[in-house]
Amino acid sequence: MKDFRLYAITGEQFHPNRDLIEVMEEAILGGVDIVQLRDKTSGKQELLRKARALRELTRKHDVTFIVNDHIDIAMEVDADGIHLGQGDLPLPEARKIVGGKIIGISTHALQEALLAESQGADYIGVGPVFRTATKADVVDPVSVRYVREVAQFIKIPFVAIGGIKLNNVDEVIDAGATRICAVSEIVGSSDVRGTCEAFLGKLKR
Ligand SMILES: Cc1ncc(COP(=O)(O)OP(=O)(O)O)c(N)n1
Ligand SMILES: Cc1nc(C(=O)O)sc1CCOP(=O)(O)O
Ligand SMILES: [Mg+2]
Repeated sequence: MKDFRLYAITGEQFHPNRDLIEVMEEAILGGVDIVQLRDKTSGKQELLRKARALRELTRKHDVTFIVNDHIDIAMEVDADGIHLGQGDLPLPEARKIVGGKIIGISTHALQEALLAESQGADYIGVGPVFRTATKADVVDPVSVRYVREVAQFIKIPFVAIGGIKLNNVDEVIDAGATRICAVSEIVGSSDVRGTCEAFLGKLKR
């Protein structure tokens, strides 16, 4: 997969008065390399509509597009990949369906990270680093200690996620993260583009 530094996930509850595509385009203009469609409430038809619109947007800007959870939607819109959690379809089975598309796997402990790496994940999510209200069924924060462990033992790309804000990202970078993912801090910002640029400024230092 193309390398990346800043990964933005959709979260429409954080911008109730703004259009999804407009917000994600601002994030892309701010330098986001990957956009993930994550939507826990829409039905399949609505999801498909959003996925098609985001696929068109990400193609226009040559940005990677990942669909969370729904392999069928990812295949239908020709997304670049899929993100799967520990409770989703196991990676080997997902690989049979998606072929060479990107597979990202959520991990919350080194054992999960090592397994995902050995099974051929293209990247892993590492979190939740801090407490977050964005994900209802999230596990307890893993802290920057887990980021440090992954930086030491895992060779595939990893992205830190969970409660990451402009005012705590330095801690995550100091622990060894070179790729950051955020939902609320990016899409809930009154200056989406500026927030992305500020994250990237910190990642480049
Ligand atoms: C980049 C990234 N990392 C982790 C997650 C969380 O995925 P999952 O554990 O499947 O939980 P849900 O997002 O489905 O609630 C993610 N989506 N993206
Ligand atoms: C979707 C998701 N997955 C997590 C994990 O740890 O796997 S934390 C999370 C929510 C991240 O949202 P915010 O940036 O608003 O805290
Ligand atoms: Mg999931």
